Amino acid sequence: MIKTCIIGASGYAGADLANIIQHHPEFELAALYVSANSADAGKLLGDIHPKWFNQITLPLTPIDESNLGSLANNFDLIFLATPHEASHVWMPELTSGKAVIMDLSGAFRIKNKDVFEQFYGFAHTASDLLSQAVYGLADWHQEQIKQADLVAVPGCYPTASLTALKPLQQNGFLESAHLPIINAVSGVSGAGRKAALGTSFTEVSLTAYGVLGHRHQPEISEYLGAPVIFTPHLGNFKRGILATITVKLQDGVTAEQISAAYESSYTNNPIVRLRNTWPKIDDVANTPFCDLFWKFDPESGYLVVTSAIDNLLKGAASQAVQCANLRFGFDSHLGLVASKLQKGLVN
Ligand SMILES: NC(=O)C1=CN([C@@H]2O[C@H](COP(=O)(O)OP(=O)(O)OC[C@H]3O[C@@H](n4cnc5c(N)ncnc54)[C@H](OP(=O)(O)O)[C@@H]3O)[C@@H](O)[C@H]2O)C=CC1
Ligand SMILES: CC(=O)N[C@@H](CCC(=O)OP(=O)(O)O)C(=O)O
Repeated sequence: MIKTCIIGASGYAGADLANIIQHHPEFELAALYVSANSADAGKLLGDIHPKWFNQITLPLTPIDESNLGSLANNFDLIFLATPHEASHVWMPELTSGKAVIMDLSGAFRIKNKDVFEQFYGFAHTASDLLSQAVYGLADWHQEQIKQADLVAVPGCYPTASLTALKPLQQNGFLESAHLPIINAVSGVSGAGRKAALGTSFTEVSLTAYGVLGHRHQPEISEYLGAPVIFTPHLGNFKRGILATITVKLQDGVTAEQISAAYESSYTNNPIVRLRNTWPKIDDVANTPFCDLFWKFDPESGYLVVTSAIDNLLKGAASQAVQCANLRFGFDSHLGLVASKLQKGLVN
């Protein structure tokens, strides 16, 4: 078994990750960590997330920030489900031993250091690690992920957006004079577990936020290879993302070519489901899937494609497990779906 720990395990993404790892046939859930002064230190994960009461009984251990190197040598695999700043500061030590690191934060996703000051509010100080990190878009970067010792697991909106757009971009269908327009709605769990006024029950009502300035815009553009307009929205539901994306295609592209592009990208992939109706959030919530459906207007050359994911699973925890599976030589979907033919979350 591959000895695994999760740092940031009390949070939403970390807890979902613990559930997947606990049921995984090859990864052993050996320890769970929270910050040194965590209010949840010493509690059992199943006590603070009672969905897993008596199911996940490991305690949440406060991390010893002065001895991170010991984690790097004690574990084969470390998942970081921590704030960007914590991942950034801890990474040099966590990468100093044998452990392979899957970082769910945004601290190592972007290659251009300047982006961090502008979009993340801190200056990046780990240039070498930034250049070594592999972007863990699991359905597209398999070969790089298999070799990586540090994987930067993509953000939730970029996962939904890139899964929809990459087949079009790879086939040269996108018309560069018109930017892809991405409108996406996320459930409130996207903002994490910490209490905040803007995400409290009585305050949340469907609204745009981060307009023309969200940190996922440079992430999507970098890995699409083209600028985009990205507008996130906060919705009054718990989990899931629905992204509706409008693109102008090159003259002459046909509906048949579009279908062929999506099918050749995802036909043998049990995680990305090419749907025959418009996906709903409820179809993917609590699953590791990304569901896609599109419609093309040959008159105007515009395509509308919808992408639906669970922000905490395909947008965070289950994609991190896809990356870990690839890195350790397993099928990408191991421990996530029962088989290539039977599509359902193993829970
Ligand atoms: N929520 C989502 O949809 C997605 C989240 N992500 C990323 O995954 C990471 C985790 O997100 P999420 O689970 O939502 O966040 P939460 O706020 O729910 O959880 C954060 C976790 O990190 C711990 N933590 C907080 N501050 C520190 C610190 N200074 N040092 C160490 N640990 C700390 C928290 O525990 P405690 O304070 O008790 O120590 C908690 O376990 C973030 O980087 C986020 O950006 C990525 C994709 C999607
Ligand atoms: C609803 C909501 O607040 N969502 C988060 C996205 C969470 C996520 O994917 O992202 P990172 O790992 O990049 O933080 C946001 O917009 O900041």
